[in-house]
Amino acid sequence: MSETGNRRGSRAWDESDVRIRPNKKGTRPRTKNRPAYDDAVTGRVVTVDRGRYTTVVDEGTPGERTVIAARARELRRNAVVAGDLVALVGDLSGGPDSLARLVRIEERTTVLRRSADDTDPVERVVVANADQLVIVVAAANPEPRTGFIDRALVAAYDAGIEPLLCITKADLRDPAPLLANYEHLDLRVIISGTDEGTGIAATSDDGDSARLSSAAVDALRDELDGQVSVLLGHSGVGKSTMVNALTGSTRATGGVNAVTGRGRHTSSSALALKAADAAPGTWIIDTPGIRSFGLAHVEADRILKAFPDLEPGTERCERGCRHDDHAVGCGLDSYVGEGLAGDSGPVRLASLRRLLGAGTAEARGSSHDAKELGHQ
Ligand SMILES: Nc1nc2c(ncn2[C@@H]2O[C@H](COP(=O)(O)OP(=O)(O)OP(=O)(O)O)[C@@H](O)[C@H]2O)c(=O)[nH]1
Ligand SMILES: [Zn+2]
Repeated sequence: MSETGNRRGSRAWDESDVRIRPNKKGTRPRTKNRPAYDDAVTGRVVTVDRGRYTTVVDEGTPGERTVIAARARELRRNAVVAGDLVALVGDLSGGPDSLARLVRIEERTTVLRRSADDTDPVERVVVANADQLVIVVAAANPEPRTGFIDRALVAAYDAGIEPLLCITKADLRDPAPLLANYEHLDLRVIISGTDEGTGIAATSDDGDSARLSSAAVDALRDELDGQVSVLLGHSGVGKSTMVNALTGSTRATGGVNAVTGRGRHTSSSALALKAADAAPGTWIIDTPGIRSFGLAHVEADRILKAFPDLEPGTERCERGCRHDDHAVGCGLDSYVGEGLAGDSGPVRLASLRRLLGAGTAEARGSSHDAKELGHQ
């Protein structure tokens, strides 16, 4: 601060200007509870496997490297997930057999949660700091399910993550009827399919090849540029084919090795991949282990934010109205009925109720619905 800055009158600063904040919680000084680790560097967690955290440090510089780390004892109880930014100390060389110490998890901008299910009774954070959720569904084979899309949208809105709908296999069936369900949502959509002529040859993790429309791959690449994106979709929709087209490699043989320094990614935890020639900060996070999202505590208010044309109608509702299919006397019915939300009002309300219903299905304990969102 300059000599003239921030002075009261002509009085110079002295110790009495310094406020000491009472430390209500701890009896020991804060620095002892939480070492500052001034020499720590920041790493981005790309995957987690049996207590080892694969991170990338000095991202986007010539010194970019993979550093494997273990959690410091004081972080034992804190989950560290793909996408986390963490502070690392110790051996940061990234050399073979080197092991750094992960001493702090930086504040997360977003968290994507997975709900409890049969295989795991605890709700867990699966991905941190994602900017967008790419919901991948096939136009056909496997059949698209609006229930899956609706639930993923709820999860994205709830987490404050931008959704993006990617329809694959448009060569097999016109996706227009499916998209008609969403035309009133302010939702970005990318339509992909094969193009035998000028398509980009891409191989799935199972070794199948397809020539994906280069326009679609380019459009998706533009949307992903500079962002951390989570890809979510049922098995067989063409996720790995698309990821391999974007990353310019087959993960099973090369892509993962480049990032993790290990063999094929076998654990079920999320894995962050870099797109080839992408802007710094571009990451694609694949989520093989996510079977369902934690939608149990989704607040209706949050979903309503995506329906500004309907939201004023909720002023007619009783306090605590959930505005869903089961709500009695919901003001949205009369609001839309009187035409106040325009011609699209009824379709929009149906959309909203689908989303709200998706949010409550799990709260009602429907494990069938919970699984529908899954990978398998
Ligand atoms: N017709 C058509 N087939 C495609 C398209 N994209 C991928 N496929 C094929 O669909 C099949 C499944 O693709 P994958 O990429 O393995 O699907 P996935 O979502 O990664 O599935 P898992 O690896 O099981 O999670 C493969 O045979 C692909 O070649 C497409 O746009 N059109
Ligand atoms: Zn209502």
